[in-house]
Amino acid sequence: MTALLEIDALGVSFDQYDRGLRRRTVVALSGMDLTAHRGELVALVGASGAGKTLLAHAVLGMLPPNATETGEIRFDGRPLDVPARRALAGREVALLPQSVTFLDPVVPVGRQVRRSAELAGLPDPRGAATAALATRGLGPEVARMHPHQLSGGMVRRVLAAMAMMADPSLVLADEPTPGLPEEAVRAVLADLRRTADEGRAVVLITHELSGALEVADRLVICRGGRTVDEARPADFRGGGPSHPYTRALWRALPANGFGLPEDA
Ligand SMILES: Nc1ncnc2c1ncn2[C@@H]1O[C@H](COP(=O)(O)OP(=O)(O)OP(=O)(O)O)[C@@H](O)[C@H]1O
Ligand code: NI
Repeated sequence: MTALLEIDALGVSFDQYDRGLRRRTVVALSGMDLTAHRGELVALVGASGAGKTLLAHAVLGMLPPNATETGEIRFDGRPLDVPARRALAGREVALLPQSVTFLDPVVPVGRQVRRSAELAGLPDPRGAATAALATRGLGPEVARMHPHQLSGGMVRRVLAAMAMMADPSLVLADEPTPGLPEEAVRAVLADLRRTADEGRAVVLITHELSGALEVADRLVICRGGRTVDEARPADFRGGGPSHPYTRALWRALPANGFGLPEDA
């Protein structure tokens, strides 16, 4: 079956001008490969700066104007140019953003969720917003709150309500768990697993290998702007993964009793 999302040798570089107004090119991505099928949860794992967010932004057609892209992104077998990606974004393709700054600090939560429902073209945005919050255990009192009044876990649930509003078939979740208490981390990961089990393709962007190993069907490991390995959770049992970088990430897990790779 054709993968819903196919990213083939994605490269991204940025044109920058230094003080002498000399142009230089900074290569950020140089060979990212990733596929995700319907019903599948794929974890994109890599350290900070590896290029995970850029990959998500490329899929949504959100790269800044000074970015140059190479490679190909296909959706349901069809190559997507930037306008086609923007047409899918917020509808067929949803981003669960990395940052809470995605929410407007001065607008009540309910109104922001309603706005997503309007953008998704739903006939009753107000009702849809209330229902989306309610299914995530957030009542009308939360709708009246401002973002700073929410806990980290509640913010994630509000962002999820907004991202899922249009019933997307592909969900890109960018670092949805850092800073959350253990229980909230579990809830977010379980929610993403359920999202995939309902028939959507989910890409979980994370630098936390342990969480990825619990819920992912497949892991794509990236480093320095390129994909270096692909593995399944089963590959991490027994002697562990064979690729040296994946192995270093795995050995750094507290459960394995080893230090961070830098300490070695
Ligand atoms: N607009 C930009 N101009 C120049 N370089 C950029 C730009 N945006 C990102 N980069 C660079 O691209 C690289 C990848 O960034 P990206 O945000 O995708 O990393 P990441 O894997 O998401 O990291 P993190 O885990 O910290 O979120 C970084 O080295 C970053 O500095
Ligand atoms: Ni990021």
